[in-house]
Amino acid sequence: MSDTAGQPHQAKPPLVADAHAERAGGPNRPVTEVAVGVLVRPDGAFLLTSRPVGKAYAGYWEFPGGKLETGESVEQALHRELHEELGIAIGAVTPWRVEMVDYPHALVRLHFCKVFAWSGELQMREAQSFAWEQLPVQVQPVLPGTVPVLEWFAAERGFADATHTTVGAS
Ligand SMILES: Nc1nc2c([nH]c(=O)n2[C@@H]2O[C@H](COP(=O)(O)OP(=O)(O)OP(=O)(O)O)[C@@H](O)[C@H]2O)c(=O)[nH]1
Repeated sequence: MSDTAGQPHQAKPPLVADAHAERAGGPNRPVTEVAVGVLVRPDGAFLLTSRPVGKAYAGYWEFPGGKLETGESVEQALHRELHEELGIAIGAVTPWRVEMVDYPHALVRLHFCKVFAWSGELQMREAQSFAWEQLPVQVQPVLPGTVPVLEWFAAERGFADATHTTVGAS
């Protein structure tokens, strides 16, 4: 999408949740808590899915997940969301990083968790697309809130090149 007004502001650094983060979009702006699952296969490939039609940033690639419901923990939300969206039952959840992203439509706190074990075949229950990716990722466009995760992977893996293709770049 070429609408720069729709681009989010990303808090920098540190990209962690703290009391100051609530002020990024105004003193009373509510924070939406989001659980995000980074499924990693034994060969190191990670799962990206495209945002379904009808949601903000439809067609952008992200890690699967969604908003916490009232009373849910991040882990509970992740189990529910990945079952709802992908039809899988996930095993242990390993918390990784927390990041605030200030979108025009929402101020979100993303709880990224790695998941190494799951059961069931992947089913795209929201008619999304999916791709198992290595760096650099081949799909585009990548959701702004997803880009830092690719950089964390790059740091972990000693990958020094561009992690993804920027929309509009040749
Ligand atoms: N699932 C997911 N959401 C992300 C990522 N990065 C990121 O900024 N977000 C943002 O986090 C929020 C998650 O909302 P969502 O629409 O996926 O959640 P949901 O499935 O509960 O949505 P719904 O209530 O419309 O059904 C969106 O504002 C989305 O832009 C990511 O990697 N995965």
